[in-house]
Amino acid sequence: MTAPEDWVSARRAVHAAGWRAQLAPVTVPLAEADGLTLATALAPRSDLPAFPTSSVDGWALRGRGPWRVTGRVLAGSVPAPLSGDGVAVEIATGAMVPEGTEAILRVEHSTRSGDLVDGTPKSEQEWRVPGEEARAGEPLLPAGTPVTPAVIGLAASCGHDTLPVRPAPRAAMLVFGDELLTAGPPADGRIRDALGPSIPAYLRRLGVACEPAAAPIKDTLDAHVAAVRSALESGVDLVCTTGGTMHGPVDHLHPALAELGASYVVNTVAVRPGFPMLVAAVPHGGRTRFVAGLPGNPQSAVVALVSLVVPLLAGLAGRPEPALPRVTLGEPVPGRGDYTHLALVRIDPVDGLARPVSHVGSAMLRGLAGARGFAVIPPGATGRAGDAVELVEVP
Ligand SMILES: Nc1nc2c(c(=O)[nH]1)N[C@H]1C(S)=C(S)[C@@H](COP(=O)(O)OP(=O)(O)OC[C@H]3O[C@@H](n4cnc5c(N)ncnc54)[C@H](O)[C@@H]3O)O[C@H]1N2
Ligand code: MOO
Repeated sequence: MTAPEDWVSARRAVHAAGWRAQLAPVTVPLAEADGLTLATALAPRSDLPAFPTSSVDGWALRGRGPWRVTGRVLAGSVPAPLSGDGVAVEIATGAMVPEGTEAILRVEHSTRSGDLVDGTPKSEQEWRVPGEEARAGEPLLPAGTPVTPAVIGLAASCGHDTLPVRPAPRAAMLVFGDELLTAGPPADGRIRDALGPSIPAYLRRLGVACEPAAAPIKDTLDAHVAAVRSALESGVDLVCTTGGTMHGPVDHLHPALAELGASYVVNTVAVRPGFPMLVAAVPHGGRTRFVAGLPGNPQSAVVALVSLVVPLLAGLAGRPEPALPRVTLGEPVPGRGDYTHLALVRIDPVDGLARPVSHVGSAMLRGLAGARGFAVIPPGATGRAGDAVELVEVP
């Protein structure tokens, strides 16, 4: 058996492998870009704003008052210049400021009698100058930025109709284990498949297109090889499997990977729970695809998902390695010797501190269902109340 890899370097290794196999960019309409990743830097097509733009409803003025009203400029049109001193045009918020404007007087600060308007404009400028927010061509967001509704809005205001993005990775889910039931209560030595319905749901939250798992794959080497091969042939970038990562009598994942010509990116990680996790690269159809082997114990499978699959997906999408937020522990959390301990915690809504949850055995999902994420206790360390530690969030 191979020596388990340090958790931090395992995450770095899978991210780097994903990065080398980045998905080819595609161009999509803005409305279809949410959740994808910018493939190039986002830059405005014009200055922002593109023209001097009034910030208020009021009067554009030239010279000294009172001013004679000569017209009106609404948003969406190009106004004539203010032609002489002592003139005003009525102006709407968002309208282009006429050339020659020296001040804008807010409507609520003005008095009007007949065709004359008077008042004292504020000393600060009441319009936005071209390029105040950004210059044409100025990089605003780098390639690798996740597209959010805010990014879509910014791209639209920059004048883009489409965006070059890395597409959503596609995944297939395979569940191994003859003991698994897909309906009804556990009994007679058989248990419910908890991962076939949940792992694809996590993957979808991570922006991955993934169908729910079909029936569990039979516990034979031939069935494992055939299932992984047919998933790869369906064109997915990633095959997630659960179970069979150890070396028991019906654990066939490692021999199946050997038969498929896969090479390990990471094979077992020094983390508790979940250490038998792995990611392997499989050359298929002229490019690298990946198999993520998640352990069969359900909480361990989720640990493997957040430990390895999340950074792999970031790499495939051309995103940086995920940075982990920090939380402050409200209670001690033991370390796990030479291994990293991923300890399920909830965030106390009253004091904001991270506190361990109960029912956290690797075969259990009860603790996970009420937790925000896993507090990271590094090898050799112990978490004390008051310590700031990294948090791996549950998607
Ligand atoms: N001799 C040793 N045995 C085991 C060790 C070890 O160090 N030495 N490690 C244990 C640990 S830790 C884990 S984790 C598991 C990993 O095992 P596999 O990935 O090979 O998974 P299986 O043996 O197939 O299943 C383990 C366990 O999980 C249940 N399971 C599997 N799939 C599902 C599912 N979809 N939904 C719910 N539960 C599932 C399965 O019934 C087993 O109880 O190995 C330990 N053994
Ligand atoms: O490490 Mo196993 O993955 O504890 O359940």
